[in-house]
Amino acid sequence: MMRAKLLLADGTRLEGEGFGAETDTWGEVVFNTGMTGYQEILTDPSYCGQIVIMTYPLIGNYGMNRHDIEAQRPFVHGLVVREQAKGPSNWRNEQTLDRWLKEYGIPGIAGVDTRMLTRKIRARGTMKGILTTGGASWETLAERFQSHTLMRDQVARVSTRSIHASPGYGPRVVLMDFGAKYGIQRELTRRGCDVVVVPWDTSAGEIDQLAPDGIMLSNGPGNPKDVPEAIETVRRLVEKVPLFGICLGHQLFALACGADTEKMTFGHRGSNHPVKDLETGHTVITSQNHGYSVRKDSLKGTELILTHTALNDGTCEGLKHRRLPAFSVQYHPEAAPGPLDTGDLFDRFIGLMEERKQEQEGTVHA
Ligand SMILES: NC(=O)CC[C@H](N)C(=O)O
Repeated sequence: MMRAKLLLADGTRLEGEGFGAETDTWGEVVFNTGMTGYQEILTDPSYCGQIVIMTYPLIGNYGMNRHDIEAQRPFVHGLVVREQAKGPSNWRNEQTLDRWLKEYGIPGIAGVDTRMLTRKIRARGTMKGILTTGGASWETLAERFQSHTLMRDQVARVSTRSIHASPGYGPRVVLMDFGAKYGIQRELTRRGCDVVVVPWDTSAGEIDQLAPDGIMLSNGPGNPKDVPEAIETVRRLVEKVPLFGICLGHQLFALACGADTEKMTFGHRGSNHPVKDLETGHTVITSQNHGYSVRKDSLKGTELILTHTALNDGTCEGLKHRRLPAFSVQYHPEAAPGPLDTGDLFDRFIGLMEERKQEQEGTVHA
């Protein structure tokens, strides 16, 4: 049996059973409370640079398949579980979690007290960690720990390298890919949108030339302030066409409109986060994965209106522009994994694009 070690910034040392690839990794250690959806979580590019603890105690029980992926390959750095299911059973199962992780060079540790780890992170905040399945001693690990700094260029690592299209009969949406989950494109495409996916650093001028009816800002890893070029691009685009931002996209929209973001202690990661829609008074259950949030007190003096808040901690979960057809949410309406309570936001976006088209046509014919 392969042994594994996990060392955290606060000195916590845990030994367990290694699985996945035989290697070393480091990253920001975060936890996800989803009971299912580990395959979508592992392939969500927003986890680039992070080691994920799954709080649900049995992971891998329905195996892995070719369909439930949210990106072409995983960018997550490591996985921590209480128990790894070695004999998955499901009609869609194609291979074990262990084999899948090996294929992508990602190490995992099992048999550790994930509840204790989660409580620690809840109290002290997320922290740097280093994980090895390669047999390194604690001393070597501690040395390697010092030499690693947390990543800051994740968006450039995970974004598409070239423009590609998924044609449709509906409005043309330029999807700025900061590490987009497939789910976002899937939701747009199944509503007929003509989607053009562009790299994260595509300029406003280049995007203009694609004649978009709307701009979709995707989710993505890291601190939104690490991609100032994108904030500038959003600032220019928001004046021109309807815009919808999700997660990192929401944070970039807020920064572009003059608001501020901050790092949260341990963030929100899971499939059951209650959010209050301040306009309808309804509570929706949402899928989330974020470690930064828009500061509510920074909205003053901007043209942004707070539309959603998290019921657990009151943080900002949604915004809209006072004057322009632009809005954003911190949670994931595309779910994958998670509840589909808020998929209608994609319809709202399409509605804004159609309204604008009609207005423009009205002006032409008048
Ligand atoms: N899923 C996301 O887009 C996450 C946004 C950002 N990286 C955060 O952690 O807050």
